[in-house]
Amino acid sequence: MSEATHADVALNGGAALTAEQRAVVGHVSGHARVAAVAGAGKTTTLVQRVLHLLASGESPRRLLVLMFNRAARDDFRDKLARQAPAGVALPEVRTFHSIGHRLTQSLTRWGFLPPRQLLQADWQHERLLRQAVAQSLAQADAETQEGALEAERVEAFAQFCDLVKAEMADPAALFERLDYTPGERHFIEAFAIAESLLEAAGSITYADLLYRPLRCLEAEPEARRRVQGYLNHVIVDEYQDINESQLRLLKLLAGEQAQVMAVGDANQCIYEWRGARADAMLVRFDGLFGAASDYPLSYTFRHGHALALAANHAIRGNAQGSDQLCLAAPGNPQTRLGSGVGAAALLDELGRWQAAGRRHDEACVLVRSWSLSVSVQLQLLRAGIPFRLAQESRFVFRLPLVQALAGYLQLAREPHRLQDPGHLGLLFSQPTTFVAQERVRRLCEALAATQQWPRREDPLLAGLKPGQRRHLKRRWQLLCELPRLGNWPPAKLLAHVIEAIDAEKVLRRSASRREKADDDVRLLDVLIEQAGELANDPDAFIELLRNPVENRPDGVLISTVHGAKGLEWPLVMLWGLNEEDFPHFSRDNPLSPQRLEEERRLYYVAMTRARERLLLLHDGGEHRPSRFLAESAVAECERVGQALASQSEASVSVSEPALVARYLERVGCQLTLTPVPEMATVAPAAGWQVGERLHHANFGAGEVVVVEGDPADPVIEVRFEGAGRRRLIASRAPLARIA
Ligand SMILES: Nc1ncnc2c1ncn2[C@@H]1O[C@H](COP(=O)(O)OP(=O)(O)OP(=O)(O)O)[C@@H](O)[C@H]1O
Repeated sequence: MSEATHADVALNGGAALTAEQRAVVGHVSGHARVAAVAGAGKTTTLVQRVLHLLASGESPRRLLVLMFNRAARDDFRDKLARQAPAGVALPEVRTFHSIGHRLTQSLTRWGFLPPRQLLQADWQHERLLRQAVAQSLAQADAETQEGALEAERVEAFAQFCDLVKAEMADPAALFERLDYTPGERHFIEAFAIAESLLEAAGSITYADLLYRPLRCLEAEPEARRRVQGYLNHVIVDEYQDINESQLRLLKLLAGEQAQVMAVGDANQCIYEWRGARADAMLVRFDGLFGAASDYPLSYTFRHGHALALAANHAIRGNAQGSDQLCLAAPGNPQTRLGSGVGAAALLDELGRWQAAGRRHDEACVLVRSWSLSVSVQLQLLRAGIPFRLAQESRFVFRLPLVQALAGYLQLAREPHRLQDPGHLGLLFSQPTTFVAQERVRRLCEALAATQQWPRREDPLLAGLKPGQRRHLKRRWQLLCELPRLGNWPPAKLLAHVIEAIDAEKVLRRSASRREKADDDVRLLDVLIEQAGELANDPDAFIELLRNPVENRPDGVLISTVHGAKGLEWPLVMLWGLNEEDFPHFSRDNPLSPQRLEEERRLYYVAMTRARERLLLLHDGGEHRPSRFLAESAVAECERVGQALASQSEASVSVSEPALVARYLERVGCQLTLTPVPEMATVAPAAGWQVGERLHHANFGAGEVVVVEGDPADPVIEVRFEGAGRRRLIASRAPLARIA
């Protein structure tokens, strides 16, 4: 295809490929790396690349396109089929797992692998894992065994096994590298046992679809010989997030002959915890495949200048990553940026959205982790706004811990529940008492019938460790106390329950990963906060927690940032921008420089999901606003965006003039920029004077008009140039003094 023909390729809406896109399509020979910002029209470009190769005489059988997941694969297949001339044979578009599946079949047919069946049902897989855990702890005491067989910990073991396979790692080395607690040491041996059990049963897991053929191919030169040499071109999407086993499979399939085109964005690598490597695009590619031609796709077709600029500000704090600028293409919507505090700001935004004639299902609330969504869910429920969850099991009332906490409150209001064995069973199982379920069930039946704690020698308690007995008895004492506390406000009651059962300690002990423990503990905080907002009405709170709502297809979507990969919405509200929540860290789980960079990439992915409106929200609670808010200079970028849209001649003050100037030059626009006046890097909380000038990360420049309250921790009122008057707790706000 000639240059002129590429330029003429009509896209949806009659647009033509950009020069950068055309360069990718027409890449001549050798390996290629395509660095594509979010929303750069990768699919459009790669479809044209495939058509170009076919038109140049390449056989479709010698071409393979590898996509990250099934949804992306289906989208690519559809677009390719629609754009291809009628009757043209098309190449295969596959996911890594489907390639693995087919290789498994071939290797089995050729006799390199013994035949095995994929475990179809989850329960079969779970049963096998439980067996492996039990065998690995055969010598341990009953308490340890029972704790290790709790559903969550078996699930964590399942993830460990998958990760060993995804990373082609030695289980012991992986265990050391990742943040597992000493109570999980049995994972290493249990992995080996699970492998033997799978072999004996003639079964494989989903992860084996890649792991088994890959191990076979790496060990058997003859098997390798039979699968290599067929391909001339392999195109791989989302290259930044592929893991070690996928990478090795790619290397094997490509062999010495195929040209690899890796497409991705180093700044969007968000699956390090699943085996992806942040340096895959930039450093490791050369090591694996040799020299490559580099192509940028710098223009996004998703959002406007303000958001592109804010995203560029946000990601520049990362040392590891690409310094590619994300540029807004000329016809994009003029995305408006805003920031706010608390659920009221979120509800107001949705109200305005609806009043402007827009639909709820055009909006998405993104959270760093599911526990943060709980307050949003409860607020939307109270406000009667329909919503849906990307994972239905995350509905607040379906979380076992939430059901149990509602159950404790309910017992306080309805004492007869002390005679209900089912209700007692719920309260004895969440949070865990580290005792086997069957035994808890028998104990609850006896307690419901007798209302008495069994005597020391009672068979119901036989064989229990002193620690287990203590846990159980303390729980029963709390349950007997609750009916007397029925008039307490729900927040106080919840706090009392949580303290009496030592919930934080129990949750930390029972979770396999520190991050999971943080999430559970955060859930407790969020629930107490929410209970506090409902003041003195325990019944209303119980009812809210037990609300049988279902996903509403016409509702606002709530998703984690990971779940939003590759997606976009007209309105995106990013909730939970608080230090410790996003970036996520805690005392037990501190933020290493590497983890901070991964959190920042996750934030970058989150903000670049919006098309027309992005609202960044911190919850106004005890955690300070996230550093990412300040880093993305939202107010400044919004002002630059507005100045560009109105072609204003006035100067705009920005704190990173070099970055903004570089951006403007790249998009061919002009503005007069003035640097924000000299600022102290960090403003101390105290010592504010009326009349002082300051800079707020979100609201921009302003002047202090009132100082009141505790002089060591004052509340100040500020008149902002662009954001009106605001009252702020000085110690919690992202402020800098203007010298
Ligand atoms: N050169 C172009 N001019 C105008 N619009 C374009 C161009 N290239 C792509 N687009 C538009 O950008 C949008 C996203 O494109 P596409 O579906 O190809 O990208 P994607 O692969 O889904 O997105 P991403 O780049 O985020 O992975 C589509 O609406 C597409 O029509």
